Formats: sequence, C-alpha cells, structure tokens
Amino acid sequence: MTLVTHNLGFSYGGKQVLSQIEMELSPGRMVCLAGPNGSGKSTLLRCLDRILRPKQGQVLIDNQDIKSLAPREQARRVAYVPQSASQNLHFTVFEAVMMGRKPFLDFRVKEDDRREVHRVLAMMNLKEMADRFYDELSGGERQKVLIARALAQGSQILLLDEPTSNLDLRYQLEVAELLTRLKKEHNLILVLALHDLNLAARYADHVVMLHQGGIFAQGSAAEVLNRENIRVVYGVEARVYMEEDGRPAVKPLRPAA
Ligand SMILES: Nc1ncnc2c1ncn2[C@@H]1O[C@H](COP(=O)(O)OP(=O)(O)OP(=O)(O)O)[C@@H](O)[C@H]1O
Repeated sequence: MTLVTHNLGFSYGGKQVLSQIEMELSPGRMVCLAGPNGSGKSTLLRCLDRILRPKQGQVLIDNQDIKSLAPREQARRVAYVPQSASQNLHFTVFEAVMMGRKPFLDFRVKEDDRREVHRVLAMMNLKEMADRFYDELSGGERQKVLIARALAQGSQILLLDEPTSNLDLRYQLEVAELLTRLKKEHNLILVLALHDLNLAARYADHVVMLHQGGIFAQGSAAEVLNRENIRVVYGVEARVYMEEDGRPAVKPLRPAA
C-alpha cells in the first residue's frame, strides 16, 4: 500500500490554503505533519480522506485515484480520527467503536465484528469503559475512543488529527508506543498532525513541515526539525540537540526577533 499526493491544492471558497503538496508515503511509517496554527495540517488530512474534495492535484492509493473508489472501498483503506467528535453522541463506548466496523457490516453486526471491537477495546485499555456513554466521558477518554473506532475499521492508512492533544503525559506516550507497534505489526501508514515537536522528533519516521499552505521541508526528524527551520516556520528561537539515538530534541527558547 502506498499513499501519494501529486500537486495537491485546496481552497476554501476563493482562499487557497494548500498548494503543490507532493508526498510519497510507504507502509510501516509514521509520518508527522508539523507546522504552526493555520498552516494546513487538518485540511491536508481531510483531503487525504476526501472529507474535503480538492480541485487541484491527486491523492493516489496504490496508484489509484481515491476519487474512483466507492465510499466503502475507501473506508476499508483509510480511517480518519478527528480532533474531536460531536459531544452529543449518546452511544456507549462499545457502540461508538462498533461504528468503525461500518464498512464491513452487511445490514447486521456479526460475531466477527463483536470480537474485533472487544479486541480493540482490550488493546486500548478501554474494556472497563465499554458500557459508559461517550457523551459522559472526559476529553481524553473520548479521544481514546475515537482512536479505537479507527482501529476497529482495520484500514491500512490511519489519519490522526492531533491524537494526543487531550491526553495526559502517560497516555500520550502509551498512544505513541501503541501506534508505533501497530505500524510495525500491520505495516500501516500513519499520518499524524502534531503540535508537539518532541513527540514528532521521537516517533516520526518522516516529518512534513507545512508553512503557509506549502511543504517547507520534509525528511527525517533530524533533517527537518532544526533551528533554522523552526525559526522561519514558527518564528521561534530554539535549541535543538541530538539524543543518543540520533533523534533531535527541541527546546523552545523565545519568540524570534
Ligand atoms: N471551513 C473553513 N472555511 C474557511 N477557511 C478555513 C476553514 N477551515 C480552515 N480554514 C482556514 O484554512 C487554513 C488552514 O487551516 P487548518 O485547520 O488546516 O490548519 P492547521 O494547520 O490544522 O491549524 P491548527 O494547528 O490551528 O489546527 C487556516 O487559514 C484556516 O483559517
């Protein structure tokens, strides 16, 4: 499975927010989209899932334009985890995660689907919450449920918009480790929008840094997350040093003059 964009561009009305996005993403990789507020990370993820329909360029899965995929076929290949879902979902956690099985349901829930939902709930440590209502959970608990729903979908491409933003420190690391493990075991392509540069530095196989709607730099964390790029793109002076494993760590110092 490969995910490629060619000359992708997107406008909201007359306002161009993404242009000339060229990416070639291969399996078993975690790709982090970095960039300041408004640089187009969420818009790009939504274009990759065709929630938004770009008029310019193409998104190709295994060389096939996603425009030509039926919704069900697309959902079997790509799952999207939004930053948050409507808080008014009055479903149990079990039911919310079962929604991820939609591309597989033929008018009724089968034993396989139930088994899969139980497996994902156990993997995400959500079993004890299975009967609680989604709209009665904390922000972080809801975020875990949304990730679980995407995992239940079983797609090889997972798009996650700020998946750790509502999570406490321990759970941020647990989710990052879990995604890393899943990526390896199931050869997934993971694309994450992330604000936390240190999380990106530590876990990303590939970093795409967006700036003003275009790709400013892409490559390994060490290639992309350097002082100069951070100064230009974020307007921040930072100290960047290499950890023993060759990955960078970023210490923001002050707004650049
Ligand atoms: N529905 C919309 N209509 C018009 N403009 C929009 C809409 N959604 C986003 N934008 C604009 O598109 C640009 C990119 O927004 P986007 O949400 O993709 O950025 P982002 O990098 O994900 O930002 P953040 O880090 O703040 O989540 C911004 O200028 C934003 O104001």
